[in-house]
Amino acid sequence: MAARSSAMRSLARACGVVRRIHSTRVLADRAKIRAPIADALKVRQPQAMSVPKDMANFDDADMAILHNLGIETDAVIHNARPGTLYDEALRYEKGSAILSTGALAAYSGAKTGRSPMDKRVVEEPSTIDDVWWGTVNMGLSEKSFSINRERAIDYLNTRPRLYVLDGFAGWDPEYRYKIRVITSRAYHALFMHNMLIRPTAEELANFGEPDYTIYNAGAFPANRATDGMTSGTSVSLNFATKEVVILGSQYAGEMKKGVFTIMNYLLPKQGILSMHASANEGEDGDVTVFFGLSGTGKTTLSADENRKLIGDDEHAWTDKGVFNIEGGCYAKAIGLTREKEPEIWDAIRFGALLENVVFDQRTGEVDYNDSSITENTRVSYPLEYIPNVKIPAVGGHPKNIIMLTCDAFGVLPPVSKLTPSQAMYHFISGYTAKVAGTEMGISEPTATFSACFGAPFMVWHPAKYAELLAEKMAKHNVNAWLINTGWTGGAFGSGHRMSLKDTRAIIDAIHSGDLAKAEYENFPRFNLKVPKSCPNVDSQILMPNKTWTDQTEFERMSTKLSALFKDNFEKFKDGCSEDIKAAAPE
Ligand SMILES: Nc1ncnc2c1ncn2[C@@H]1O[C@H](COP(=O)(O)OP(=O)(O)O)[C@@H](O)[C@H]1O
Ligand SMILES: C=C(OP(=O)(O)O)C(=O)O
Ligand SMILES: [Ca+2]
Ligand SMILES: [Mn+2]
Repeated sequence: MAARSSAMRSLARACGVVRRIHSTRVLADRAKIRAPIADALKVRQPQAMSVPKDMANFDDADMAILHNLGIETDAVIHNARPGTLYDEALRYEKGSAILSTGALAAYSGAKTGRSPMDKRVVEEPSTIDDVWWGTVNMGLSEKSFSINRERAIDYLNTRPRLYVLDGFAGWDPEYRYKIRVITSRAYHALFMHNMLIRPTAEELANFGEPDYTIYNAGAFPANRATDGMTSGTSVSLNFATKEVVILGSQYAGEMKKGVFTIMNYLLPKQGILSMHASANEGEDGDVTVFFGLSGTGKTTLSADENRKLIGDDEHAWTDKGVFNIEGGCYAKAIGLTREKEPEIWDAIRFGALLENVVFDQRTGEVDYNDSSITENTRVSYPLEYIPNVKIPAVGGHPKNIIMLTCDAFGVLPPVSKLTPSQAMYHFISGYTAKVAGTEMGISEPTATFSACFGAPFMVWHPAKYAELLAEKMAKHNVNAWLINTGWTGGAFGSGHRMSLKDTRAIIDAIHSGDLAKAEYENFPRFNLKVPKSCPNVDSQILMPNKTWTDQTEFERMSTKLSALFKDNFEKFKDGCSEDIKAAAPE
C-alpha cells in the first residue's frame, strides 16, 4: 500500500500535479515563490501566440444580421460548430457539463415540456381565412405580437453574447425553407444545429435572407398584462412577418415544434401533406409512416435495426414520396437502456445534447431513471448518429401506415388492420392517452383526442390534412394499421404497458407481410380486425379482453372508451362521408 502510494506520488509529480501533495510549509512559502513562477511562465510563453480562428470570432457581417433587427450585442456566434457551442455553454450557462459519453448536458429551467396553452397565431389578413381558429390555434392581435417581439428584442439587447443559427427545414430541395434562430443560449443553438438540416459550407455562404426567423428570448418572461397573454410563457407565430417569438420557456422543443407548425401551414397550401409521424425504409425500399402523438412510440419504433431511418417526428408526403422536415431526432431519455433502444443509446455522444438529465458529478454518467427534474428528459442528435440512416432523408410512397396510440384504458388491441374508412376515422380522432412528460401539467395518463395525431401543430382545419391523406392512401394502395403501445391486462394502475419486444415483433410481422396474411377475427364494439396470431407474439395478448382477469371491468372500460370516441367525433361529423362515420365504435 505504502509502495503504491509513493509510486502514485512520483507519478503525480511527474505529471506536474504536485500542488495537491503539499506540506503546510510549502503553503506558507507559496506567496513568496508565486512571483518568480509567474515570471518563469512568462518567459516560457511564446512571444506571439498564434491561435486558429474559431467560429466564435465574428465579423461585421455577423453583427449586421442583428443590427438590422435592432439588436446590438458584444459578440455574435453565428453558425458555430458544436465544439464552440460546447465551449460557450460550459462558460456561460449554469449546470452545463460534458458527460462521460461526450454529450453535452443542458438545463431548460422551469419549463421542461411544451406549453400548448401559451401558443398563439397572429390574426392577420393574409392567413385569417386559412387558419382553423379555436382551442388549438388561439388568435393574437398584431399589436400584441409586436409587443412580444419588442420584449424579446429588448431582452436580447441586454445580452452580451448572442447565437445565430441558420438551417433548412425539409429534405426535398423543392420544398425547403430557410430558418434562422436568434437566441441567448448556446444550448438552443446546438439543439437547432442538430434538429434543422445542416447546410453545406457553400449553402451557408449563399444562405441570404431566411424565410422564417425564430426569436428565442425564452429566458425572459412575457408580460402578462399584454392583451391575449395568460401567463409569463408565450410562443407566438406570425405568418405575415414570418416570425416566431418565444418568451418564458427555454424548453428547446418549442423551437422545433414551432418550425413544424410553420410547415403545417405552408405545405398543405401547396397540396402537400405534412404529418406528425416518423418514417423508415426497408431493404426493398418499402416505406412505413408511423403517426402518433407524443409518447406513443414514433421515435422509439422508427429506430429499427432492420430498416433505414428517414426521421423520427415530422414528415411530408408529396407526389414523389415522403421527406423528413428535420435534420435530427429528439428522443425521450427516461428509462433509456442500451438493451431496449440500442440505436438511440449509441447516438448519445459528442454533439448530442441531453436536456434536463441528472448525472453523477464524479463519473459524468447519466441516471436515465432519474425523473427528479422532469419525466421529459430528452436527447437531441443529428440524423447521421443513427447507423442505418437514409441520407438524404427522403423515401418513396408509403406501403404501410401505422397509427400509434398509447391507450391507458387497456382496451384497444395491440394491433388491428384498418379499412380505409377506419384509417380516416382514427386519423381524425387522433386518440391517445397523454402520459406524464412532454406537456407541462400532465402527471398521470389522460385520454386525449388530437386530430391528425398532432392537433397542437396543425394550422388548417383537420379536414384539409384528412383529405390529402385519404387521396394519397387510395392512390398508392397503402395498408393501414392501428397499434396500441399502451396498456394491456388492465387499465393504467392495474395492467401494464405493452412490452416493446411485442410491439417490435408485431411491426416486424407487418413488414415481412406475415400479418397481412394472418387469419382475422372481429374485435367487438370497435369493429376492428384483429389477427388471431402473429409470429413471435403470444396469441393470448392479441385480443384485449383475454388479457383482463375481470371481464365486467373490461366491458365497462370498453364502453367508456367508445363513448369518448363518439363524443369527440361529434364536431367532425358534418364534413365526413357515411363510410367514415360508419367506422365509429358502436
Ligand atoms: N410498447 C412500446 N412501444 C413503444 N414505446 C414504448 C413501449 N413501451 C414503452 N415504451 C416507451 O415509451 C416511450 C415512447 O416515446 P417516443 O418513442 O419518444 O414517442 P414519440 O416519439 O411518439 O413521442 C419511450 O420512452 C419508450 O421507451
Ligand atoms: C418533441 C416533441 O415530440 P414527441 O414528443 O412527439 O417526440 C413534442 O411534442 O414536444
Ligand atoms: Ca463569422
Ligand atoms: Mn418523438
